[in-house]
Amino acid sequence: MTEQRLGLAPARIAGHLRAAVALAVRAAPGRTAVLALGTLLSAALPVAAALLTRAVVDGLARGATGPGWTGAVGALAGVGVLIGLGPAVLAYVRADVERAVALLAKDRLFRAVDTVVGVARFEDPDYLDRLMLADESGGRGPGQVIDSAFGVFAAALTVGGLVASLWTVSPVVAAAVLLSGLPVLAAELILGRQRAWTEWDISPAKRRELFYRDMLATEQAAKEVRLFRLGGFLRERMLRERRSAQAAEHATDRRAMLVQSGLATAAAIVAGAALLVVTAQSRAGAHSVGDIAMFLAAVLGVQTALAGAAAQAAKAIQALLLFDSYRAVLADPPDLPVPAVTRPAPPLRTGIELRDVWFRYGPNHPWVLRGLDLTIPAGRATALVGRNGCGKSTLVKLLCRFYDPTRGAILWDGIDLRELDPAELRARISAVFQDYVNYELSAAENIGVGDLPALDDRPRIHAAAGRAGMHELLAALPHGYDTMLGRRFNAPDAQATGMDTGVNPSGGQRQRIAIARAFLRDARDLVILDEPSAGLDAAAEHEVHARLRAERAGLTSVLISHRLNAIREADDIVVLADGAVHERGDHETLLAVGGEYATLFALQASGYQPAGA
Ligand SMILES: Nc1ncnc2c1ncn2[C@@H]1O[C@H](COP(=O)(O)OP(=O)(O)OP(=O)(O)O)[C@@H](O)[C@H]1O
Repeated sequence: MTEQRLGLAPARIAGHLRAAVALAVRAAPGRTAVLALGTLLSAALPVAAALLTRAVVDGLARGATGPGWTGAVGALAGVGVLIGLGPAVLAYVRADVERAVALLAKDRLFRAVDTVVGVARFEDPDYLDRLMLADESGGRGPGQVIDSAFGVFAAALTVGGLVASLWTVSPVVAAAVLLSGLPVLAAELILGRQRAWTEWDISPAKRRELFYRDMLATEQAAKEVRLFRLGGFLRERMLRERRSAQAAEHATDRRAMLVQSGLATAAAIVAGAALLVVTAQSRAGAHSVGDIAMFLAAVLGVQTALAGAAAQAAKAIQALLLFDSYRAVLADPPDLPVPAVTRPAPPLRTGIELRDVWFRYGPNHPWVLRGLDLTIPAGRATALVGRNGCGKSTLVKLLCRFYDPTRGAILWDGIDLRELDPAELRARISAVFQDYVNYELSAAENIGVGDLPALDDRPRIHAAAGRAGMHELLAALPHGYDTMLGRRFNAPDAQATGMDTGVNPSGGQRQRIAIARAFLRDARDLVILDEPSAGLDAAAEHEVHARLRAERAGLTSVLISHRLNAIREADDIVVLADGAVHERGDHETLLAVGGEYATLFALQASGYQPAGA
């Protein structure tokens, strides 16, 4: 990844911690409090166990049998029960908090993604990598951050308590045991950071792996993959990405294993030496048997707690660094500038003017539009014509403000699009894009998403389908308009009915459904049809075009088609070439000029003549 790696400045970590705690408190206040209290309680238990062990063993040595001693035994047994129960109960609460946090985090993440105004961000690999990490870490990150932070705090309490108990036996030994644990802590912190970096570094490989996986296992690619025998090729590419990700993970794990085993050995040597010192001292009568018993419990406890703290700290660092991508996506600056106070997008009265528009998809991309001047008059049909790649669809994307012109301006009744609220602007537009979407939803929903308030308005949906010539066909499906369009998922009642009710519409039928979706958005000011007839048969094309003409009457429309016959009745035909308007006029005028349009039209018309005519 080209972007800077995640940072570890203390202020940033503190900020992430605050954000994670706030998220958990928001998502599950009661359960977070239970988790915090439970964690603290579980931290105190090993200390209590060590102290009670000393009391019980010393009592035994003294031959005590009174209520005090019996109480200590009972308390020790109780602590034992709590130590046994604690992990399972805490794990249950923790998982519950994590689920609640993951849900809220996902909601916030995709709300943030929804605020992206244009589409360029979805073509930026760095953003997509960050989004993938954010989605992954948003699911488990905040919960882990909280959990690990609590864990570190609890382990620190345990260590503090046990070291204090050890201190009463031998201050030197207590200090030695504590010091032997500190390198483990430092090493785990570094390892945690390295793990986070590894995840960061391998995210492009993971995304590519997902792409190959999709190619191998989705219906869209299945035909070509089989015909071209691409299975082995794609599988190898997928595994190559997996191997490279695994190699990075393996290197990190190996480093962790070496560091951890070295440090664990050192800690064990220190504990052994301490044991020698204390047993030697006790032979000299310096310590009671209870001291020795507590010492053993405390040394074990300190080492376990330190190892636990170290592991938790490593997890916390890793989770915090991944949480960084989550917060980065949430804090991303706007991709396209939108003023704090936007101007209302009025109904289109005069038209849209593209004034000296220059556009390229990025600084390293070639210019697509080069000083384009064009007026799209209100209430008229304007057709865009031109060779592949001349910028027709690009112009449409600029009209919807999916991108801003690199230079120049687009004016909606004289108002720069950049001054309008993008949502309001888009509410005034209806469109069938060249790469329209096939939703894996029911037939009714496939049309209804064109105008969400009408999602359940069956009469309107039926009418829109009828205008696109699809009503009879959709009504006759196994579950009518509730039939799933697509066979990737079973219908919700598939198991009960034993019927796989999803259907796969043909290409042309899908295109008509996209047209119906656009028809549902009637009463819009601007209708854009980018290649609306590409997949239609001749009869369907004629029918849809007749309807489109009727639909377009009085509306402002922009129509793109390579079938010049389909757009010959447009009020204005604009031929684009070299990023600018090359010719403009109605069909008759352009034929009379004898330029590019006339040439293309003659070429297409000749294809319909009988041979030799
Ligand atoms: N998202 C994008 N990122 C980078 N370049 C792009 C992008 N979309 C289109 N282009 C490039 O911009 C140029 C114009 O593409 P555009 O889709 O606007 O052409 P078009 O006139 O609609 O072509 P066609 O007739 O083939 O549909 C092409 O060179 C294309 O490669």
